[in-house]
Amino acid sequence: MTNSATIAAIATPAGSGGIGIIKISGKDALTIAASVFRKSCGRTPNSEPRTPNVFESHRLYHGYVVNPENGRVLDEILLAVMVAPYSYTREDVVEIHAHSGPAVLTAILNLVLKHGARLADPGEFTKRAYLSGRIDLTQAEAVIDIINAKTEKSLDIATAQIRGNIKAHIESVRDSLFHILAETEAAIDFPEDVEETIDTDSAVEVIQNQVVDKLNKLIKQYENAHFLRDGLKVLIAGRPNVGKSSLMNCLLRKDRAIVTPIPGTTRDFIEETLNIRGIPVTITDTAGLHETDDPVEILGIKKAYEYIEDADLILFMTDLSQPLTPDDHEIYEKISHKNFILVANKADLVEEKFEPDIPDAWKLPISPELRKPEIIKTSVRYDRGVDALRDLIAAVSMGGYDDKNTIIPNLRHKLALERGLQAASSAASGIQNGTPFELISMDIQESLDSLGEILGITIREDILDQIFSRFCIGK
Ligand SMILES: Nc1nc2c(c(=O)[nH]1)N(C=O)[C@@H](CNc1ccc(C(=O)N[C@@H](CCC(=O)O)C(=O)O)cc1)CN2
Ligand SMILES: Nc1nc2c(ncn2[C@@H]2O[C@H](COP(=O)(O)OP(=O)(O)OP(=O)(O)O)[C@@H](O)[C@H]2O)c(=O)[nH]1
Ligand SMILES: [Mg+2]
Repeated sequence: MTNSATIAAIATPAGSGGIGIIKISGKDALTIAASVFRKSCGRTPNSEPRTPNVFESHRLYHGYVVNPENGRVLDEILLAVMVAPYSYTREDVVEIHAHSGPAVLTAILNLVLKHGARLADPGEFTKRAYLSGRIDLTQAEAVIDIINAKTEKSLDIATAQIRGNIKAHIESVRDSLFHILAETEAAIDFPEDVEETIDTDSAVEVIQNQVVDKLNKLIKQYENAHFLRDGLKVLIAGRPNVGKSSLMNCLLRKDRAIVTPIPGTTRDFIEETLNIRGIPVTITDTAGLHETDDPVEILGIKKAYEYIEDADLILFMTDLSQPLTPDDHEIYEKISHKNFILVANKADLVEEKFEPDIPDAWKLPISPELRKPEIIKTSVRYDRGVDALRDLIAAVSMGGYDDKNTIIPNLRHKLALERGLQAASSAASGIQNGTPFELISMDIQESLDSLGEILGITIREDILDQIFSRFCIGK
């Protein structure tokens, strides 16, 4: 790390704001700061340059950024100094806290670059924090998740991850594997003492309890709850004119989609993100699904059916004021294999007590503990029943989620967990079947490597680049 370049970038978002920060990290950070910084001296920055020869770590200096070539003052600033290794990157870090505006920040950055820094790549500060060993890969990924988090729940997951919860779990599983590996290696080295070096029953038990079960649990938690980090894909489907676009607008609390009494109003997809009870949701309004000869509608309907496959939850909308039609039945056939909620709309047009004739298969199973209704009756036009629908969307999707468990692997983790699980299971059955210890040892090693990938212990350079390329510059 010590001989890598000194990097610099604007760390705050583009545009005007309160303050903007330029970050510098690397062995020349302090020298560069000394060249362009003048400590304040009364109100005249360039009369008497009082740049400290030695910056004290973790201090904030008030002063000016001055171009030493011509004495031009670029801005009045605060300078933060963090001397290695007590910094984000474990290198010398200097932050210039300036006024925020595109011109002033670019001018300061250019001056810093002229004095020997190079522009940082996206995510390069965090990559250095990872390469220096200050954080593992799951913690680096959590930095992006924090930046991208749109709801409080997503943020909770990311902050738990940055504090190392996934890291701790994976490390404990790996410890168990190392233990078994040591025993199998001993059994390989001293085949005559196998009885003494390895107790096969207890080895199988350890793999089952300490590895297989724990990995299965993490994979399940991904499946049950990854929507909390990646977003829940909700699709509104139904025949024309039942009120799909009206529902979309009502959930968004704004007039986003065009609503008219004319069936076939929505032709294309309308996708928006919103927060439903803390769940980040991507909601899609689609063209009304029905038999038609209209070529534009046919295209929209074809796309809607493709979208159904991709959705996590379907809001299947019908019109309470009319009997079910063949189109409704056709739609049911297309969505019945997915998670769906029946939303019976236009309740204002029928008596309060009206019981619609809806097939049982279209209803949600009653679950007393969640007090889930079987269907939702709405009058979207008058914003009735929509709040209950929000509750039901949350209840249905959070069904498998354990609230106390904020460990939610991402897709990359899950794929590595699956590989680790497979290798560990193969080791366990190998031990039971008397497979040679050489092969068992290879399985355990493979499991260790797959889990090590999650933490970034064993990982390919291209995967690292892929992860850090998701960052913005200055992070
Ligand atoms: N101004 C500023 N704010 C920021 C950051 C930053 O780099 N600069 N961060 C950037 O993401 C985040 C905070 N994360 C940080 C994590 C570790 C260290 C750090 O210096 N760690 C050292 C020393 C710890 C100590 O002295 O207590 C270490 O762990 O060795 C700094 C920031 C969010 N806010
Ligand atoms: N009475 C009543 N009318 C409603 C309700 N919801 C929507 N409507 C009306 O039904 C008509 C159709 O609404 P839209 O939201 O455009 O229906 P859609 O399902 O998106 O229709 P397409 O895009 O054509 O498939 C509009 O005139 C709405 O004002 C409701 O709860 N009650
Ligand atoms: Mg519509």
